[in-house]
Amino acid sequence: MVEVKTIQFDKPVVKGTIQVPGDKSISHRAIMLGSIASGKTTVTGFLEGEDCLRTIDIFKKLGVSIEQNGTDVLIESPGIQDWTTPVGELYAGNSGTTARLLLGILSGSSVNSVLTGDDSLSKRPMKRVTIPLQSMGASISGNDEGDYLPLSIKGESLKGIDYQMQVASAQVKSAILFAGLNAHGLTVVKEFAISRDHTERMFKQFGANIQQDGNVVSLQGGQVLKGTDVVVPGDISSAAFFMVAAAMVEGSTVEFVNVGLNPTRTGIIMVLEKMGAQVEVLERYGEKEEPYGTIRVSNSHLKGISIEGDIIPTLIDELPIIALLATQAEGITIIKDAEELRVKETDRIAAVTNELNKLGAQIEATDDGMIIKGPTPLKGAKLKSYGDHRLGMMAAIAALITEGPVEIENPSCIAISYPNFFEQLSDLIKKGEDE
Ligand SMILES: O=C(O)C1=C[C@@H](OP(=O)(O)O)[C@@H](O)[C@H](O)C1
Ligand SMILES: C=C(OP(=O)(O)O)C(=O)O
Repeated sequence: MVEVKTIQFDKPVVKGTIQVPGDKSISHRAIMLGSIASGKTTVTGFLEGEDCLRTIDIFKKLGVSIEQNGTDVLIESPGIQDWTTPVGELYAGNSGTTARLLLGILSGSSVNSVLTGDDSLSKRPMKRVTIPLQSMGASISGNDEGDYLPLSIKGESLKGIDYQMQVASAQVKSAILFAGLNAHGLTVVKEFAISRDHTERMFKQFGANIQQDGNVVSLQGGQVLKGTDVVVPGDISSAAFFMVAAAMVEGSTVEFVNVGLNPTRTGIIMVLEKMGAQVEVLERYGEKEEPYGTIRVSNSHLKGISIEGDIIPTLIDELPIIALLATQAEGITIIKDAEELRVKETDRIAAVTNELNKLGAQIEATDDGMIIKGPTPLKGAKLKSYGDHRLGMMAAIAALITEGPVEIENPSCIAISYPNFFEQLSDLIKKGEDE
């Protein structure tokens, strides 16, 4: 039976201060690097989302001791050279980041393993990482020339690579950098548009020598990492749902504390400002490692804009919720150069267009994005999540402005990245009612 959650509000306003859960990309990398390094690593602010829990399970199977207690994690590892061959398959669940980064890590390890995933992940392309990894000497095999999970990986001695990226993807860049860490010689990755740089920043935190020069990242192989203490800021991609709620619902203001402000992730702030929402960055810390701070977003008149080019990788996961925002902006919003949306947990161009149009939105899907006409009043309807957490949250936030209830099919997928989403939504609405 399909699980359905019905959401209905009566003229809601969102108000208050929230701390969103830890950043998903940074949480994955903290577990990965803490497991590659030898010695003790602590992680605070870890995201207890299903994707990151899958990453922990995998490293436990490789012989790393990981104790997770809520958002605190203690890792004690013998180091990548002394991992043990896992019993059974390594299951990455729904998580593209887990699968792709692990392909890079496992290729240069000394263990043999089989990586699997759920139905959605088993349809997502892996060749983008297996091709560069194979040219570094990786031994990866599977169906369709290794394009899809399950994939078998035989740990090998790798050699460095000079690689020009074909897609703007931090997962591809990171997989190559992880492999490069355990390879002989120099690895160079050249991007055409800069994608999130959490891997590069965290390599430095673990004592690696890695150079970033504009779009070019390089590192010498054979570096040995040492355990350290990692603090994970709040996930701006999770905050984005309530930023959009605050920007779009009349009378609303929300303050986000301890939220990540890494410039490779803050495209959403630029978009909100350009559309006319009020956005203030109140505090900023941690420039050396991962920048974070406090932001306040308030509602005001919104206008349509064009979103394309180099900004796309800095807001790629926010495009579903930005599409909802655009339905409330005056004029046309054009999203281009975002063909990567077609290979996420679901085809997010098709899914966003289908679902928001059921509410009365006027969105036309294009090959690489969407054209959204606004403002359109939205009505209630039954929406599919497609098992995609970002689609599920988009549907819930839409319910703040629909005339009539929104029913969400399979809402539990939201726990993939934002386990306490509905609690935080209720808190903000309650604060709005109280004021
Ligand atoms: O490296 C990462 O942590 C991520 C990179 C992005 O994917 P791509 O690298 O496929 O663009 C993003 O969509 C994903 O949610 C997380
Ligand atoms: C695309 C996403 O994640 P992943 O690629 O790790 O599954 C996401 O979180 O929106």
